[in-house]
Amino acid sequence: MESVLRRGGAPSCPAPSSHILRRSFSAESAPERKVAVLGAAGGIGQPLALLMKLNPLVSRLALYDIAGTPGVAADVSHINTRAEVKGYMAEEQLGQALEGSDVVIIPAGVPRKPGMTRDDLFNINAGIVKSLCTAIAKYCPNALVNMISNPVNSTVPIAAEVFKKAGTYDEKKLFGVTTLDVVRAKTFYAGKANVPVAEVDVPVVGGHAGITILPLFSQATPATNALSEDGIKALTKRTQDGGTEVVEAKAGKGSATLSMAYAGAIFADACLKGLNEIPDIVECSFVQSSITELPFFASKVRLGKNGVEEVLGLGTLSDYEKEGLENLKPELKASIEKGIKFAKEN
Ligand SMILES: NC(=O)C1=CN([C@@H]2O[C@H](COP(=O)(O)OP(=O)(O)OC[C@H]3O[C@@H](n4cnc5c(N)ncnc54)[C@H](O)[C@@H]3O)[C@@H](O)[C@H]2O)C=CC1
Ligand SMILES: O=C([O-])CC(=O)C(=O)O
Repeated sequence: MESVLRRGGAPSCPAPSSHILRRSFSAESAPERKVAVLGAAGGIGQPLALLMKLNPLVSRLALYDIAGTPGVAADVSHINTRAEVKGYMAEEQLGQALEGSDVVIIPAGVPRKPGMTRDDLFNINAGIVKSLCTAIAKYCPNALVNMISNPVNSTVPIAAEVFKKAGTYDEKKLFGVTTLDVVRAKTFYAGKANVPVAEVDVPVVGGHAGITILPLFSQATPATNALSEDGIKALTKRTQDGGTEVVEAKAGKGSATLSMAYAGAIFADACLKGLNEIPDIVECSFVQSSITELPFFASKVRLGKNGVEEVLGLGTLSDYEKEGLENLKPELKASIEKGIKFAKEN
């Protein structure tokens, strides 16, 4: 996606007419790829199922949830695109849903209500993620896992521990989806810098909660002098609070679903392109990392046929960003350790 935006094109995903896709494969000649969505009947799951059905790189789409998937699958399956859609409901069908998957996307779990932090979701979502990852280790240990369920700063370390215990862990194949932070940073920056949003790129690093979300506006392109120091601080805060902005606007009816489905579809599309060996696919993601002293960190990642091909460094940071980086480390470290501890003890 980023490579598309750098060339000034419109987002390539999920529009089937993407010039990138046209250049590389027709829908018919693209390799067979199975994508599973776990939590497919939820607020994110349903529009994400729709967007994945529109993606010509997907040949099979498995929609799994504890309830409601027959209806979602029947509905989405009538769309006249390549992917063959099947719905799977309840735990006894989880294995079938996962078997043969190349990419597993996990938006299963409870969302926030006003006044809650993402960490307040830990008690419920940690167990859900643990049991789903146990099944992934059994039924599709080689799949790329796109973790959406919050708190991402903890659920990704939980997944890593589950896979380690099962002996299937491959750090190249586990991703925390932080694309929505990038989507927001791009939108908010374009509005303030008065540049065409389709041309904007902004890396967002760190984690996916509050101050752990660190947009690097000093590296934003196209560059602008339209932003004062205070303007950048305000943009940073809005990006960090983007999720809360939606939670409050929805007033008890959940958190971001439509923009998250869009972001999740962009990230899954990037994973599929990487698997299909399309060059120069770079997205920000929360992955195992050695670019800071923390074991997991979000930064730009180059995607390839095995998942992560390269974790890219942070580049040059402004003083404000350097300060933000130091400030986020204690919280991010604690969230990572909380996830690891949970997985080890449960
Ligand atoms: N990474 C990110 O940027 C974002 C993450 N999220 C997170 O995504 C998660 C889902 O959010 P929504 O879709 O709005 O929630 P939702 O409540 O609308 O949907 C969640 C779905 O998960 C299903 N589910 C629960 N337990 C399950 C299990 N064991 N196996 C399979 N499915 C199960 C539910 O039946 C439901 O259909 C939340 O944790 C939320 O915080 C939300 C927005 C952005
Ligand atoms: O804020 C939330 O709870 C959901 C989320 O992660 C986001 O929208 O970034």
